[in-house]
Amino acid sequence: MSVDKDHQKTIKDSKMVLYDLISRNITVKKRTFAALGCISGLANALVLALINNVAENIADIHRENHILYYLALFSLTIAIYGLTQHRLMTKAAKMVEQAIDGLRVELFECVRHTELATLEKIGKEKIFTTLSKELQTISQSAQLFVIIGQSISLVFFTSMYIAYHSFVAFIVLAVLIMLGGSIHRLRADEIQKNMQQSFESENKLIQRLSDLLDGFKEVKLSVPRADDLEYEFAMDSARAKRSKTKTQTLFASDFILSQISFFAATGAMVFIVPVLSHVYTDVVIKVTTASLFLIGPITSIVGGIPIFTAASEAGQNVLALEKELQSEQEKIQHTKSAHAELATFEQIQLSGAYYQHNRAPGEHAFVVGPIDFQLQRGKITFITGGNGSGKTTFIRMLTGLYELQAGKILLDGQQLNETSLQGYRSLFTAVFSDFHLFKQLYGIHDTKQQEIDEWLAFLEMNSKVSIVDGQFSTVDLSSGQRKRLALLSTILENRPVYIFDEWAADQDPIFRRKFYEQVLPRLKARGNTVIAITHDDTYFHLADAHLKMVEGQLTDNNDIISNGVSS
Ligand SMILES: Nc1ncnc2c1ncn2[C@@H]1O[C@H](COP(=O)(O)OP(=O)(O)OP(=O)(O)O)[C@@H](O)[C@H]1O
Repeated sequence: MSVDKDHQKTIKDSKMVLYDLISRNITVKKRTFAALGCISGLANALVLALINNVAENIADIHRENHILYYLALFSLTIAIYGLTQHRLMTKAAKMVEQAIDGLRVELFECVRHTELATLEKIGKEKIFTTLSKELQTISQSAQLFVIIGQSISLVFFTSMYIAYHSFVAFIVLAVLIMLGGSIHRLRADEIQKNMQQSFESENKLIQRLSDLLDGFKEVKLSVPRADDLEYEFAMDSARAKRSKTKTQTLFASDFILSQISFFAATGAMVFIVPVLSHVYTDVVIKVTTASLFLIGPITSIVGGIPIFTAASEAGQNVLALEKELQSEQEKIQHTKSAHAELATFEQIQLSGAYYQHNRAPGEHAFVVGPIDFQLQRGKITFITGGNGSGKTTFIRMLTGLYELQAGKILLDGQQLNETSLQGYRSLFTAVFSDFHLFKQLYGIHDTKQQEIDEWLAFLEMNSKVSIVDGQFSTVDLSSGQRKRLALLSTILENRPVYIFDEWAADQDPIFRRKFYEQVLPRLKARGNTVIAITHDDTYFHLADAHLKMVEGQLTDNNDIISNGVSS
């Protein structure tokens, strides 16, 4: 296929994207839409024909007392137009919103089922922009589809009316319309490129905004940081402005060119058509009026192109994100079909487990493994190690959050596969060092109020928080208190294995002691298994096993402890 054909295909594909997205979850009743569009366009063209006819024969109509008959016909035509147009618009809005509802949930589901590594690669901002702004852009274009469709139908019927009166006038009009259309097509590529650039700039803007909002305190404290951040934001904003202005300028010149072609077409009716063919004055008046009547629909079509193009671009971005997320599609099917939770296990074994992080070009890739490791039910394991030694990566490998690139996980001797992975993950509950505290206790049902109250009191949070209708009454608390609530959520989940990533780091000494000396033993007594990443050497003696991570390699640290040397 030639480059030019490829290019034409890309443009066509980008226009079809919206239709594909909309028709994916719902049946688009093409015939109903086409029929309603035709009736509405025809009724609109009939208004023109009636006016022309009455104006031409006004004296005869008055003499024969037919004015009321024409008035009734005129009113009927307008009523038909109004009703069909209203039906078309409400149907289109309903259809597009229904399609977006489906897409929104589908994308949410894709994100939910995607792997952590894929999510880290795509980035939060892109997902956020696509799920909010891009879907909204498509939604806003709903009425436009109808207006453009109906305008095309009106242009068609009016052209037929012109062709009926003068074929030459029709040909002149068709040539000028096609000329205007091809000018727009020539610029489609440039417009598309600029729109993609503004999408990327807007993603960056969201990233800077998150930096400002998430790091508000740090920004407030440092003027140079705030200045730099503002400078970068202004740069990205200027880039977005440039690509948006370029796009708008292209659209504006398209619009002006279309108006000029339109005026040229109307002028051609009086200057060129009479030269090319023998037409009577009344025909010239009719075709000129008809071509003037086209200004409305042609303006709607040309004016609607920017919104339609933006919606098509948004559709492309939705599809692109979906494709990135759906590289995991097969796994989604597996996870959907096998989400049964596992209630217990005897032994988890990692054999030759290996994971290498993605690396930026020219940078050294961090590797964890190969690791051989055994986790026995009901034991408390501590893991220590320096910053960046690979502890978190190892935990993600162990919990199935990172897919092993080599080696295997054996659950009670059975090797994990994609079908058993989700069940395996459900063995774990965790408070990560970058934990998120959910205000609503998603997925935690059937817990007795007495048990909740007892744990709240045990965690010394009963005077601050209560749980009402499955939600914490407040999460506006200190960071140590928020961590206690995250701990409470995991306790209420009651999963076989507990992961704590430096949980006690921001607790006061008294509660830190309570965590190691009471919480962990209580979990152990309940039959739970605990893995804690910790640097609290005072409590190392409480662990059944103590491992140390060094440069991505896991070693047994029990010998070091027994020799009285802490890590
Ligand atoms: N998302 C990521 N993408 C690429 N590389 C990463 C990513 N996360 C971590 N790494 C690399 O893996 C190394 C180990 O990170 P990891 O978070 O596992 O260490 P850690 O022992 O938990 O550190 P800390 O005690 O500081 O939390 C890091 O030095 C970094 O180079």
